[in-house]
Amino acid sequence: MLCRSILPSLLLAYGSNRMAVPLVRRASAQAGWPGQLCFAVELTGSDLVYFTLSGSSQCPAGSDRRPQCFLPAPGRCYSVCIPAATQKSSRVRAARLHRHLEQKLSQGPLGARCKVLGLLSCSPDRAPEKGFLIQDPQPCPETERSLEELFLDQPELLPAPELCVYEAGEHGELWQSLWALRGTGSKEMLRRARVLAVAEPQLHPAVSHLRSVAVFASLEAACGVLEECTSLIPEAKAVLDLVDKCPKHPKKGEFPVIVIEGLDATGKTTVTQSVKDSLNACLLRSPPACVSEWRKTFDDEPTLIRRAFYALGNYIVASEIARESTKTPVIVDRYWHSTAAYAIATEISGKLQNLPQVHHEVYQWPEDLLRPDLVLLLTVSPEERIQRLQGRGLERTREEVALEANSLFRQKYVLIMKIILCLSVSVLSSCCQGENILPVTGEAEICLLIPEVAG
Ligand SMILES: Nc1ncnc2c1ncn2[C@@H]1O[C@H](COP(=O)(O)OP(=O)(O)OP(=O)(O)O)[C@@H](O)[C@H]1O
Ligand SMILES: Nc1ccn([C@H]2C[C@H](O)[C@@H](COP(=O)(O)O)O2)c(=O)n1
Repeated sequence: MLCRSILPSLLLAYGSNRMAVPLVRRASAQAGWPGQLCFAVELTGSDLVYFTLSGSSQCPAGSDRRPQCFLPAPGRCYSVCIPAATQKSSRVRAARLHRHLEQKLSQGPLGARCKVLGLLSCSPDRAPEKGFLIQDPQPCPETERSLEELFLDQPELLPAPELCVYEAGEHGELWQSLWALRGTGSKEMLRRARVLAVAEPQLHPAVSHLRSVAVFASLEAACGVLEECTSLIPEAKAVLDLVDKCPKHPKKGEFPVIVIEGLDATGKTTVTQSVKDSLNACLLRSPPACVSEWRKTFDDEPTLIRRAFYALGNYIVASEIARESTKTPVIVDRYWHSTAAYAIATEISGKLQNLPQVHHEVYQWPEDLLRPDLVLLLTVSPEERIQRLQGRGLERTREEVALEANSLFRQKYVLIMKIILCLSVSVLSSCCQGENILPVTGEAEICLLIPEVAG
């Protein structure tokens, strides 16, 4: 099968980074840290650069080159990580803090002076921590001061905000100093470590936590996230109330349920409308109309919350599908496939090979979600898609803008979609069938995918 040959085997345990580990754990972690840390920095264009830290001034051959994410002199770099949530209840706050800092770092003179790259720090004993690598090409004391003020202003950066400063040593080697910021201008250096380049690991660091932050395996998992948000986002309570009103295990009726999937502007609205008319079917969409007024709110939230919202939208649609499919055929514009594909493609940066292995649990259909009978994946060439988008001129989500700019993202979306669909189908025919439904301009492909288990 296509996807099996494309995706390499991805296995490798990650090491320990204690950069933002609470102080109580620091002493013991420090004793064992050399060679066990792993940081991944996302360069513009989606390439990832990996580095580790060493307490020793000696370093293994080949590891002393400056990782590409660090600027040559006179440039100076800084980094900060959001501490991994130690309890489930703090993951929402950690995710929102990350989003808040991301916005702050891009604003004002700091944003104008510096370039901010995404950073992920990994440890075997906790979820990866998200953070930022801040590149200051023309080092200016104001940058460090602004960063300190910004991080001190975040009560959630407990027990004390920590800032890493990267500096070149006498022989051109790179050092990281970890500073605990104490307020009123005082700070304490916790350690100084050598920065060492490491080879790209086989497993992308975000893969291990996809299930807990982006692709939820059950209704309960997605509800758990929004329950933690109710005091911060009033709309979360409204969504949960709607979910509560849905039947617990909705079953499909005797009429067929057809899902139409595809990137934006591939023709979903046009095709769903046309199929609806020809089959005299009921047309539904995910997210459903009853939550669409809150979409903007959740689209502005970090991945954890946003994906939980879309996941719950699918469960609400499932109860609508169950009801309508007892009366007529049902056509659904997007469903869980889109929720998973957008989430995985966004979280897993870099090349296609970084995607989780074909049999990874993240591609598995949630056990408690009603399955469709048939899925159509619409694809068009990137050129045709852009032409259609321009012709339409509607407002697009940030994700959709990123999609347009990033052809790798689009390829990932289609590959993930095909993996999800291939894993759950018994019959696959992929061909140009556009003329049977509509006259097609440009290149178009429709994959007909019939799930193995319907019901
Ligand atoms: N088969 C087709 N041939 C040519 N143009 C088409 C075809 N299908 C749709 N279009 C045009 O492409 C544009 C996008 O179509 P449509 O709105 O159906 O896509 P969509 O997948 O629903 O997009 P979105 O998910 O962003 O709402 C529209 O202007 C539509 O008229
Ligand atoms: N079931 C769904 C439907 C939509 N999304 C997300 C993914 C994109 O950001 C955006 C696309 O929606 P559209 O332009 O088709 O309205 O919404 C999702 O995650 N799950």
